[in-house]
Amino acid sequence: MILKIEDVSCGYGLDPPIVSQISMTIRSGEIWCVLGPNGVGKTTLFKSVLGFLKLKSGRITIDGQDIRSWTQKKKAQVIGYVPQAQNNPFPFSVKDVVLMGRTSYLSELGSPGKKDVEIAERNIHMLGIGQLENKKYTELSGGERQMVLIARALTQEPDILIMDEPTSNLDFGNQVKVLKYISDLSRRGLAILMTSHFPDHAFLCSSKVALFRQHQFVIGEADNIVTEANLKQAYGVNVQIVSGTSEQGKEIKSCVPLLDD
Ligand SMILES: Nc1ncnc2c1ncn2[C@@H]1O[C@H](COP(=O)(O)OP(=O)(O)OP(=O)(O)O)[C@@H](O)[C@H]1O
Repeated sequence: MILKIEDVSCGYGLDPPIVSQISMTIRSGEIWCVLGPNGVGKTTLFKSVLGFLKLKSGRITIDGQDIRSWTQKKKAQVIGYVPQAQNNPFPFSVKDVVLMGRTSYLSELGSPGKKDVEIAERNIHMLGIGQLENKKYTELSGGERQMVLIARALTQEPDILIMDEPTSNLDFGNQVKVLKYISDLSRRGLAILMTSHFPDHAFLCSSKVALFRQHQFVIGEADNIVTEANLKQAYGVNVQIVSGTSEQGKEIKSCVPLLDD
């Protein structure tokens, strides 16, 4: 599976584009981490890929097919989306929210069958949120909601997973767990496109990176893009990239912010 974002410009209404002429090719098994300061257009790009926003120019294809011609149902069977944790006004149970991931597989008046329930429960348990299954979504903490939304997207059994800040609201342990799931999912063949406010996440997932700077972006392997100079340009702060070797002999890298000028 190849998702191609070709020369895409996107934004809102008649206003000038927020993101201009971006091109990315995302293949099965790859993790792409989109980095950049607040308000630079990361979510806008994702909304455009998902078809929530009309492109101003360019095109988006999956295996050569322009996805503008796809129905929402077909798109939902191929692309799973984890939005930033939301408030849901309806007090659905966690199990029901996760089961909603099966909607695109049901007929118009159909209800989920045994297989749908099994898939939902498998994901609930894989993400370690079994104890929340019968709780109301509206009564969960922000981090718990985030885990439920990830389980719902996995229940779509997509080929591509688009995740908008999947680790926001999560405690340190759950952040690491989610990054590990993301790496596992990519090894199972999913293509993953995610945003993060932590450049370290790109190192941890050995990912490809699109780093947005105001009206510009740089794209490539994490090692080449997550550099002190690029981070300074994007975020206006000084950082030092430090590297070492883990106990298992793996090279590890991290961005350390420098608080002095
Ligand atoms: N519905 C909208 N109509 C008009 N402008 C919008 C709309 N939604 C967002 N914007 C503007 O688009 C720009 C990019 O917003 P976007 O949410 O894509 O940024 P982001 O990089 O995802 O930010 P963050 O890291 O803070 O989540 C911002 O200037 C924002 O004000």
